[in-house]
Amino acid sequence: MAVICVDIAGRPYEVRVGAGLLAELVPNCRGLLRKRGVPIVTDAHVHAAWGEVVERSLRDNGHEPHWRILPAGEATKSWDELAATVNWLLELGVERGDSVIALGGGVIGDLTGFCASVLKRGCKFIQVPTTLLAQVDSSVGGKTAINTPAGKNLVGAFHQPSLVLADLSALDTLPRRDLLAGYAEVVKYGLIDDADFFAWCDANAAAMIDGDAALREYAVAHSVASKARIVAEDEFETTGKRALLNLGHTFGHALEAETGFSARLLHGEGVALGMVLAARYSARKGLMSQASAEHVARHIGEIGLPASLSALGLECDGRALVEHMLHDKKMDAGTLPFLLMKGIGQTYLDREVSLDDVALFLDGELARSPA
Ligand SMILES: NC(=O)c1ccc[n+]([C@@H]2O[C@H](COP(=O)([O-])OP(=O)(O)OC[C@H]3O[C@@H](n4cnc5c(N)ncnc54)[C@H](O)[C@@H]3O)[C@@H](O)[C@H]2O)c1
Ligand SMILES: O=C(O)C(=O)C[C@@H](O)[C@H](O)[C@H](O)COP(=O)(O)O
Ligand SMILES: [Zn+2]
Repeated sequence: MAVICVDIAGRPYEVRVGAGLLAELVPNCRGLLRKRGVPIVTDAHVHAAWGEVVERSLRDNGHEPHWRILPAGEATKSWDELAATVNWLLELGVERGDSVIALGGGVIGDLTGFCASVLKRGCKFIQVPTTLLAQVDSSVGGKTAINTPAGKNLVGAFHQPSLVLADLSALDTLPRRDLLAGYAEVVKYGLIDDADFFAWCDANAAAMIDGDAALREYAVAHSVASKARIVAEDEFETTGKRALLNLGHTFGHALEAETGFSARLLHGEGVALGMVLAARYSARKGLMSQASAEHVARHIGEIGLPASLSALGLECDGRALVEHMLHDKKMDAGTLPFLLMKGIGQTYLDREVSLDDVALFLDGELARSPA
């Protein structure tokens, strides 16, 4: 098992990465479950696959699980589910010192974490991520949120978990499409500031996706360590450092909005395509070589993620996508800083990007024939 410490000032917590952690949930929670009743928020798919294993660990250790089983999918990150779940926690009598367990992917983690942040002005929560995406990204760092009609993650809070338990066995039941979507956030760490890790991804991603256990453990632990390092430096995204984790997201969130936050485009798929667009836009501006940008596009496409905007079949123009971007949380006094690349592993925040130029670039990408 790998243990990574997220060193947030004064409130450090552990991320444990290994196989079999769900079956040993209670011993791994190390005293955080202080009452007999334990609230667990999950979704229907995860409950079907792992509910029994978790229930057994709780009952064998003298606990009674209180399940809240939500519909799977992005639509669950909503005002309605937030209100209903907070009311449910209040009815259960959850106190500030109690821990709520978030068992699932990023949707469950983001919603449950947000509930925990507002319940009695903040109670504890434990992230038990069951998707690759949640294990390498969303369970770590304390961003929690719901979506609103205006856009993605527009209402939320920074609220760190007390513990993260990433059971690699959970990935065995994850559909391939969701594994691939999670991989986008893995390779993101290479593109941000770690060219050696991008080279590792080039060499090993296919075998990792196909199930090689050692490669999966390395990919998850390395990604968590990268995220922990960045978050420890800039917990609240104020210095520009944490914003690097948003590589591909300004494009990606706009595409998610344009496709109605539906299963047509998963978050990780939007990020993958967003990173290709960020690379190509960087090349268009002469920041990065065309060859490096196409290397990024090839890597994303060959693994099975979307690498072409025209292939999405959108019926909008570049301007419409830019309109979505105006809701981006990085907007600052009317300008939108963009994550661009000077090369693979050399991402930086560019404050001089013209949205008119981005719209023109997107028009070109919408018309480009898929490779
Ligand atoms: N807070 C953050 O820092 C952060 C970071 C990245 C992404 N996110 C958010 O995370 C969300 C995406 O997360 P996701 O990709 O995990 O999606 P998800 O939570 O929707 O899970 C994907 C699918 O896999 C199913 N599933 C989960 N675990 C399973 C398992 N072990 N076996 C079988 N099925 C399983 C789910 O039911 C769902 O159908 C988005 O809302 C995104 O905005 C947040
Ligand atoms: O943890 C972060 O910081 C990230 O940006 C990680 C992203 O992968 C994640 O999708 C995050 O929720 C996006 O943040 P947002 O602030 O753009 O909503
Ligand atoms: Zn993301």
